[in-house]
Amino acid sequence: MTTPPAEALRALRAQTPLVQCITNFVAMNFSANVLLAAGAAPAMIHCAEESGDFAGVVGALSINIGTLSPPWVDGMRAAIAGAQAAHTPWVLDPVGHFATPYRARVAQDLVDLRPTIIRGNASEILALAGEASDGRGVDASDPVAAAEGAARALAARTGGTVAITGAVDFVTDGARALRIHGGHPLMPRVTATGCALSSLVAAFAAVTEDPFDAATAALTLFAAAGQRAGPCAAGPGSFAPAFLDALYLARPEDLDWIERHAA
Ligand SMILES: Nc1ncnc2c1ncn2[C@@H]1O[C@H](COP(=O)(O)OP(=O)(O)O)[C@@H](O)[C@H]1O
Ligand SMILES: Cc1ncsc1CCOP(=O)(O)O
Ligand SMILES: [Mg+2]
Repeated sequence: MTTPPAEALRALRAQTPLVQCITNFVAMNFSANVLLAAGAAPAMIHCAEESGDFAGVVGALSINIGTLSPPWVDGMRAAIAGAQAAHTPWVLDPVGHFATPYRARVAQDLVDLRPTIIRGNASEILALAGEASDGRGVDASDPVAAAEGAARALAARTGGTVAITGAVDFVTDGARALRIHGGHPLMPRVTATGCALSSLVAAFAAVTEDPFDAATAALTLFAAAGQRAGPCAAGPGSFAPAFLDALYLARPEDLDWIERHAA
């Protein structure tokens, strides 16, 4: 690892990277708040008339297919072209892509554009690699361990980094792989937590050389913040603000205490 998570968080806070998020209607507000709390600058700019131009000036781009429609796909494609022309990293969150044939097709087309990083839950990563999954909607129905081979296969196919999240997260770039512990069981009980994480992965990709380090840093910060916020919350309603506070209060050295193991 060239940039440890603590150093990546220092860089994020020092540089406040501008992150373009083309995300779903559910996740927009929470994702923007997560980026602001962590120390990045979000901008939700999605229409095809401007998304490509904006992608040329941001630090990173986050693409999320949660609430798809054809005009939004046009905006995504324009933004990805703009990012690629500027050598800007981009992240794909393939939210519930297996739910319908349209969504699955769009997800596979976006994978073919070789995202710098893909971040999804275990059901999404299994299905994206063409393996059987128990997924129905946007939440995971499979354990992370069952999807590790799928993540490695996707990393080989795209040449990028792939992260699977769940009780224990997994990240690989095909050559290296890590498991990251921490977090809290209330995290999947707040909608758009994973979507917001994907945008935070993009924020870290803007300030680190290596996409594997960027994904690791974002997952580690979420693990630390979830672990801190969980005991302060009575349930999902009070967890969400406590989690934003924990992202804001996280010190770089706190990330050194999150358990990570080579896989
Ligand atoms: N049971 C759990 N225990 C601890 N952390 C979890 C658990 N489930 C999910 N998380 C964390 O919640 C965040 C969102 O992951 P996940 O729920 O898998 O995404 P999605 O919302 O896309 O399904 C990640 O940081 C992940 O580590
Ligand atoms: C509920 C829902 N429906 C379409 S997108 C979305 C949000 C999914 O968020 P996450 O993938 O972070 O759970
Ligand atoms: Mg998700």
